[in-house]
Amino acid sequence: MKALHFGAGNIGRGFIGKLLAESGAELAFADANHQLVDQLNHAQQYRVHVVGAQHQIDVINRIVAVDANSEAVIDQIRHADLITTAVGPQVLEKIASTLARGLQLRFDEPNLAPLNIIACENMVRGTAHLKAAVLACLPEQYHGRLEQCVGFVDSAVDRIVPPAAANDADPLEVTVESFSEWIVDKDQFRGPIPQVAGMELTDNLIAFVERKLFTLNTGHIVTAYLGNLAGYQTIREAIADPQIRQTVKRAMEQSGEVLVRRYGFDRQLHGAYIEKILGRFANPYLVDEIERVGRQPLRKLGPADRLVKPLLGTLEYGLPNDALLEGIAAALCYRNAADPQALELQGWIAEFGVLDALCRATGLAADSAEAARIVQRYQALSGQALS
Ligand SMILES: NC(=O)c1ccc[n+]([C@@H]2O[C@H](COP(=O)([O-])OP(=O)(O)OC[C@H]3O[C@@H](n4cnc5c(N)ncnc54)[C@H](O)[C@@H]3O)[C@@H](O)[C@H]2O)c1
Ligand SMILES: O=P(O)(O)OC[C@@H](O)[C@@H](O)[C@H](O)[C@H](O)CO
Repeated sequence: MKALHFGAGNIGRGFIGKLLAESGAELAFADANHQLVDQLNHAQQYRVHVVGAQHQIDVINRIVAVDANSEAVIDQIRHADLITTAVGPQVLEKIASTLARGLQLRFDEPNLAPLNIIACENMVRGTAHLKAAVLACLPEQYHGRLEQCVGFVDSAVDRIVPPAAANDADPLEVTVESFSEWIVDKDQFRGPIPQVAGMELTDNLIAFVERKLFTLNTGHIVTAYLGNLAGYQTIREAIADPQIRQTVKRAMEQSGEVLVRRYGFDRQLHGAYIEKILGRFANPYLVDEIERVGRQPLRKLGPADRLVKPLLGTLEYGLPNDALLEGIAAALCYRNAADPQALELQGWIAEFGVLDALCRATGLAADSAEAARIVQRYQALSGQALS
């Protein structure tokens, strides 16, 4: 199997690329970072340090890398059996035009062999989003062929992979937690389903995507933003703070109750899932910076993302939501001069006021009770941060 993976970053090297290579795929990474591409090509292998109760080092070899904006990537698309991505939701639209160019040449050849594309991003139905972006770039006469030959397969991906600490001796090494989960929609493939050990199939993907994004990522972001306000640097430090832990747990429980109602999850098992996640945040072997988890606050405040979507669910079912509101208020307080979205958010607050900024970011109505409660908590939290 020929596999092409866009994004040789944390999750690309530490999870998806690793599984593909270990399953015997002929793997090429495509990345926009030239230095990383050169390093991968030079080494043709990298190390994954799996940390947890037991440590192990896995060596991933027989890999190549191509520049994501080169002709070489087009060539890879023409011949691939499986294409995966872990580039960040905001980058999917950028790679869509490259995919469309490669697919057009592939269909012209004609290479009508089945191809499956799986976006492994933290978003609901990321691959469907990528498909829409590819269709927008692909001339209409190829749309039929795309439907016939290309499976766009949605997925849920879970493994905490912080950026590796600067290691001059081995810049390609990544450190990952031992837990991992990659679940894909089995009904969206074209042709035989690729055999990838560790890729699980489901016919109920949306429930798994939401379970992961609106539990782990909801708890993660509340930990990050409350931790930032309290002056912590890492997720582990923040979750060790009993007050933060309590709010984080409550936010996950409030979001979880929506999931239980919506998807019929067993309440007790969901509680155990939350406890396990709290343990993962406290992993003593990982140094996960608040800055990574808190990145791009405008994306995270979006109406379909990990804070607001669960909040909307609590309104739909008439459930408590104070911890989710607290998380959103903490997000509005997030300051990081190195994060363009944090700067933009603070710029909105300075220019238009916090209520307006909140509504722009989240889509909440300015006259809603929730917006008023968030603004009230924002004022209290930002006051505490200044004192
Ligand atoms: N790190 C995690 O713990 C984790 C876990 C689950 C899901 N995810 C998701 O995986 C995705 C990637 O996250 P990450 O932590 O690996 O980020 P990352 O920044 O480490 O990796 C992203 C990679 O994409 C590359 N890239 C950027 N623009 C590109 C382009 N146009 N073409 C090709 N490559 C490009 C970057 O150079 C980088 O190497 C995100 O959607 C994230 O939400 C991350
Ligand atoms: O990748 P983001 O920016 O959407 O979210 C940051 C973290 O919450 C995320 O990367 C988690 O570590 C990951 O989702 C764990 O599976």
